[in-house]
Amino acid sequence: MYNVDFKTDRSIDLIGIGRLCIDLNADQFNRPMEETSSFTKYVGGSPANIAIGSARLGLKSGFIGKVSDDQMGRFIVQYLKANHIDTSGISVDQTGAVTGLAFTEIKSPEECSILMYRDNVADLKLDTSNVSEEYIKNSKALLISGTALAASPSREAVFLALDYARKHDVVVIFDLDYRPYTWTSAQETAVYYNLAAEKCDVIIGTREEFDMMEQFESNDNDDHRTAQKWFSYHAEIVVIKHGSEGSIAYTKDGSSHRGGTFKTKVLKTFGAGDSYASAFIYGLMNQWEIPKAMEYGSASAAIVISKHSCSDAMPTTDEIDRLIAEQKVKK
Ligand SMILES: Nc1ncnc2c1ncn2[C@@H]1O[C@H](COP(=O)(O)OP(=O)(O)O)[C@@H](O)[C@H]1O
Ligand SMILES: O=C(O)C[C@@H](O)[C@H](O)C(=O)COP(=O)(O)O
Repeated sequence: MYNVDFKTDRSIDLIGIGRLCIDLNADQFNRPMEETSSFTKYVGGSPANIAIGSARLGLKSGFIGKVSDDQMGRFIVQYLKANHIDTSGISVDQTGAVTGLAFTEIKSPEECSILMYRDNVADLKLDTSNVSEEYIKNSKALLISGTALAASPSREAVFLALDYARKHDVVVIFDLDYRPYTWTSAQETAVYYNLAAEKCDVIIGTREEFDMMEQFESNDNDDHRTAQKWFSYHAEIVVIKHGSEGSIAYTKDGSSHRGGTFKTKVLKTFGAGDSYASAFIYGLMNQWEIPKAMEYGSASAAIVISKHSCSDAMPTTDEIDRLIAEQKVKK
């Protein structure tokens, strides 16, 4: 069994920190964005999606982030509130920054891409004065996402949140969430990702994301070696995702578990990772064994990739339980 200790005397289960954005998902499928004429607006941003997903499953979620002082920022906060997420840790930018936009292109179920508009975005303006030690102290877990490390002052805000979390025995979960266009160089990215990962209890990422972090080492895409590296720091669980091939989770006690996938009618591929993470974290917080938490993650992902949005499509426990009951996971 893994050794991740969620303190029970805390009023919030999970606090996400970082990106609160807007997804504009193409209404016309199977065509390039040049030929797309309309988009539907949803709340987006990987840590926001994960917080929403975990709240749908019944966790008490909160968020530390910064939104623009305009209609988009207010839309995000209203949506989070409507989804029972505590927004007291969200501040409003006063410098004229804007909300980041992610336009999604669905050329085919296998060929999806995201075009991000992220100049002068409010989420990266989060600063250390916006991070409350008291708020973090009252939480069982803190979820960080790599994109918030891409620039100052958000980078320092995340490192401060990490320090508070360590100081108060708050479990730190790192979803790597590597978005190259937010960073200036691959070397800078790897250095900051590695510094943050050293402090985390649970690390979740795709093989490609771990490869980016290992660019100064020669690891040859070896999942086992990746996990061992993080066990020599603070990690107790390392999950490496392999898209439609499933995932593998390692625990510090030397065990590994392969996670399969569920059959689904894929509409688009984005959102898989965020829905997987929210349901996997839900499983951990319920003290489930790793294979059961992974099965929940995979089922949640199968549901979200069959739907149009990421955040709004996050399933309830009933929807996930139904899918698991209908299907045996494919390994
Ligand atoms: N085509 C697919 N069919 C079924 N499940 C999928 C598919 N693609 C991804 N998943 C599920 O979602 C999880 C995360 O997907 P992945 O693409 O690796 O993450 P990300 O979205 O972060 O790149 C996988 O481990 C798997 O369980
Ligand atoms: O993270 C973003 O800013 C965009 C997301 O809201 C988007 O929908 C997405 O890319 C989800 O990412 P994934 O779960 O890693 O596929």
